[in-house]
Amino acid sequence: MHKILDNLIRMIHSKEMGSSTESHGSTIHVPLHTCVLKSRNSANRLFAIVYSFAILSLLYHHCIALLHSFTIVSLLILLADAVLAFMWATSQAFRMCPVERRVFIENLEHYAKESDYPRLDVFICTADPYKEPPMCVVNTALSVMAYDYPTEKLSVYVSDDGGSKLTLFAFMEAARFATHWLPYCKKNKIVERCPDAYFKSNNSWFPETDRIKMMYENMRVRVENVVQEGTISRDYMTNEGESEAFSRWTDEFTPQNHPPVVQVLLEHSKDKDVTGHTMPNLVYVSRGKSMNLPHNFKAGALNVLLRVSATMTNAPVILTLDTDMYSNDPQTPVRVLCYLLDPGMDPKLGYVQFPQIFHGINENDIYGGQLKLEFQIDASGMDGLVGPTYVGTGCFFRRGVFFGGPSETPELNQDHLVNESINSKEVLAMAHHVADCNFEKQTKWGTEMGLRYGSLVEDFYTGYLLQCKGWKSIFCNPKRPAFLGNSPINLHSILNQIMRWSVGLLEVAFCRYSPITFGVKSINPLTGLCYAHYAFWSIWSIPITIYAFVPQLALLNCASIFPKASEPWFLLYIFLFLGAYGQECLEFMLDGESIQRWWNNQRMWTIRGLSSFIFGLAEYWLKFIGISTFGFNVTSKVVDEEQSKRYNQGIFDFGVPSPLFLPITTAAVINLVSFLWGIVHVLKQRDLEGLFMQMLLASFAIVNCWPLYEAMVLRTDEGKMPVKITLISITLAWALYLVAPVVF
Ligand SMILES: O=c1ccn([C@@H]2O[C@H](COP(=O)(O)OP(=O)(O)O[C@H]3O[C@H](CO)[C@@H](O)[C@H](O)[C@H]3O)[C@@H](O)[C@H]2O)c(=O)[nH]1
Ligand SMILES: [Mn+2]
Repeated sequence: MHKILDNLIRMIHSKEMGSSTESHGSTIHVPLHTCVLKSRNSANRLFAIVYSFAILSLLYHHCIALLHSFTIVSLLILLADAVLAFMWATSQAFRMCPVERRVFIENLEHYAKESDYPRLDVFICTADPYKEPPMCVVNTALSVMAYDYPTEKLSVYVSDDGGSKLTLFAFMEAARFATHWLPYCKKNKIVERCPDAYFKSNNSWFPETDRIKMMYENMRVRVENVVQEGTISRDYMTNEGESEAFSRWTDEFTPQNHPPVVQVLLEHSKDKDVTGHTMPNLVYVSRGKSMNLPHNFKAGALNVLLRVSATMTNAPVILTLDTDMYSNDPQTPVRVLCYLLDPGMDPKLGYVQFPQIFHGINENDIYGGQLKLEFQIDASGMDGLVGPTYVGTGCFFRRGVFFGGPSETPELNQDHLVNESINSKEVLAMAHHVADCNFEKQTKWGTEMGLRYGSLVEDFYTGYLLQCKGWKSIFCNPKRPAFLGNSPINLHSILNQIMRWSVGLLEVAFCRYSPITFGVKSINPLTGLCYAHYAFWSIWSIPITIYAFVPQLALLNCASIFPKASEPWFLLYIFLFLGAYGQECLEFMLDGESIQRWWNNQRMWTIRGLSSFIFGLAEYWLKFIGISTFGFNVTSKVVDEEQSKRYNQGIFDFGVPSPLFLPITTAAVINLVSFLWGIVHVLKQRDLEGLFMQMLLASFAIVNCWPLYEAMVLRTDEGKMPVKITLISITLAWALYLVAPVVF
């Protein structure tokens, strides 16, 4: 087994990529980067062998039992365990050869001079000035404009899907503030270049700090006032050019229906900062939209930026960012160059992905918002194969990956050189043309070019299809996070977000290129399994739901459905349970997380299984048969003071009467009642053996549900469980109790 795997992995690496560069170039002996296998590989593989035997024997046991006496319950348990086995098997692909990389920025000078650095186009998406406050995206833009990178090679493009002049106004203000902020950061070698984060942390103070802070505050107040008023009064406009720009927002202009707006706010060849140095380009883009044409959400927005930037700067390297993902390290692009400029690098390297890391996560991460397993542990597992998938933000691409063959529009060709000013009439006309909503009609955009359409998780889908085409990627996870973003701080937002992901992932699971059929062949079997694991992410809900209800309802009916505590099969169950939980716990601890964080993460896994995943599955099928038109519901980045207070105290926030909460609360009720009933039964009958496992399961669920009981009965604050939900769930639990005897 060990050998087969090694061979497989060697095959995957037939073209050695990303190892140390020492062997390349005869004179240079300093590495740009190294890549080593994590030491846990062998243990993982050994454990996988033992565990798979255990799973096989359990499935065998189930089949025998089923042949013996066919009941709905044994069928359900078999189904649950089969799904668990599938998810376990696919998850092993991440554990076969996780790697760790290091980058040596200090060695880059041996390979390239600053003048050799490639140009870099940064894309930032925003979609709604009320859910994503303009100051948030302004901060993100300022943090990347201040990168330690030659300014004449840097351009920042902002996509405003909200089509809002408020956002444009915020960026006009930002362009002015940037002429002070950039020299300030560079002169004082500031590391924290997102102004908001900088002023919030107690950083070192310089003579001009107070003045800069004052300017920042002035800008913030102006922008927030304008957003609150919803319009820009004349007093806020500083020159004719600005009022002319706003004049494009005519009465017919709505966020869903309007012509494209491309506005150059800073141009490096003209604009200087206050110390006389050049500024990077800053361009505002609001793509044209029409009610009658699909806009394909974020994928559509990024494709417009790909084209607009092609007509203006056409940089060979592209960084995509979300509104809230600000740069936390000015050296990041140079770090990426250590891979891109390595002469020995595989020419098929398509992108370098940084993990999504979030600021403001509470101490014990009650909502598992860090997504440690998904964004970090599993990503380093894929990195050992052909590389991680794209996660939508914090990713540096080679422009070439998005432009399949040569384009019919000459301005969109990769080697098209832009010599004219980006503010010239011709360039602007072309930029507006490619940002129009009709441009993509009858083109290969979204199918063979650009970000791919057809899934609500355009990032996962695009990364997957790029890898199917043979592109490889690298996972770069430096000690100091390269980017930091917002994570929702109430349960409802988190569950909604994960539900949207579930729908999008199912769209990948059942598309023509399903990872389970196409991916395993065209990339490699292990990577195919990794993609399948996430594509089918929401089927976790099947075993979780079955295990949350069936054994407990059986308990209430005195039906024993698991082996007795004295039977050997019982030990098998215990081994399977402890093995899976133990391995994940160990992984968390080895990655420097606390045991509480792991605990909360596993709780969120059940909560997701009983809410987002169930509803995601349902939503996907409704969408599939054409009943629902579930779209990209943007996650709000507005922070409510009270909510934030509760979050920091580690208190769960339910608040809204959402159906998403119903399965969880119903399960909480059923588990509590069945456990209490079980205790009574055991005391009366003195027979624990047969029901022991069911009691164990119920008690485990109760411990997990503790915050729910508090929210349902003990709390009085705004974040408690709405009474309506509690009442409905009690009724549902009662109904389940009444119908259960039919089955047992
Ligand atoms: O029609 C749309 C919808 C969204 N966005 C932007 O997409 C980004 C992500 O939206 P958000 O609401 O924050 O969604 P999340 O679920 O937090 O995003 C995760 O999941 C998305 C879908 O997989 C990825 O695109 C993101 O990069 C990833 O962070 C934001 O910058 C939005 O402004 C648009 O530009 N246009
Ligand atoms: Mn987000």
